[in-house]
Amino acid sequence: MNASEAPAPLFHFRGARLGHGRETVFPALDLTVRRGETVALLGPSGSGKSTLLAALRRQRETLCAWCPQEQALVPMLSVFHNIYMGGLHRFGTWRNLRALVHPTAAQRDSVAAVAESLGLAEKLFTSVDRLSGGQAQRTALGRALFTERPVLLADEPVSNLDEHQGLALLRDTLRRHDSAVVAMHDRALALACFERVIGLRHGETVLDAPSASLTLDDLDRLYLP
Ligand SMILES: Nc1ncnc2c1ncn2[C@@H]1O[C@H](COP(=O)(O)OP(=O)(O)OP(=O)(O)O)[C@@H](O)[C@H]1O
Repeated sequence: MNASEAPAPLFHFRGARLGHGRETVFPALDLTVRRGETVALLGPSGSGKSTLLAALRRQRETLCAWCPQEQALVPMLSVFHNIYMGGLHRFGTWRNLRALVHPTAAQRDSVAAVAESLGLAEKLFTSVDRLSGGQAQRTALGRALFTERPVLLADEPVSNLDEHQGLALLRDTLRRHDSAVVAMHDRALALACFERVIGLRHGETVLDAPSASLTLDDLDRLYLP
């Protein structure tokens, strides 16, 4: 494929400074992610993964299903309500209020289908403060899925799940989006599920390669002191 045939950039930074207020995390970031790509973001704690994800979201907010690390679920509300909240933008205020207080069968079914795909069918009307860490994490993933947006941006979305469940849910979630950038620490999962791996260290991109060309040892080197 020559440059003129490549899909248009979905995200693009050229010499961008990214940070928090006056604190700079990336002094001069160069990065392009194209539509259709699935990208794993790896790097030691504090290397800038969450900072970069937030900046990607700001570039294309209306296209992005967002699954942040801190989850921000409403603990006193049920799995149903928390997942439904991912879709608030799709409907009008009145319909949303009714759905949250007294959902129709169709509204219940559409959320139940997402919950079921995440193994949460039994917990649909359990409040989030009564879930395990992994169940809460799956609820946050459900809320992102219910946005029905094509680009997944997720920050360690399966870190509380066991290896097998994490792999299955991540694969299923990626299948439901046409592009994705996902921050994670699990190197094997990154190689198994994503086409491209970007490695960060101290606010710099120190690795950017197709996952098929990488080994676990290559990724381990990102974490050396
Ligand atoms: N809200 C904030 N205000 C100020 N500085 C912040 C804020 N959030 C993160 N930082 C700083 O930005 C830098 C990068 O943090 P970031 O959360 O992006 O790293 P990370 O790679 O996602 O880490 P982790 O793997 O621990 O989640 C760190 O030095 C951190 O202290």
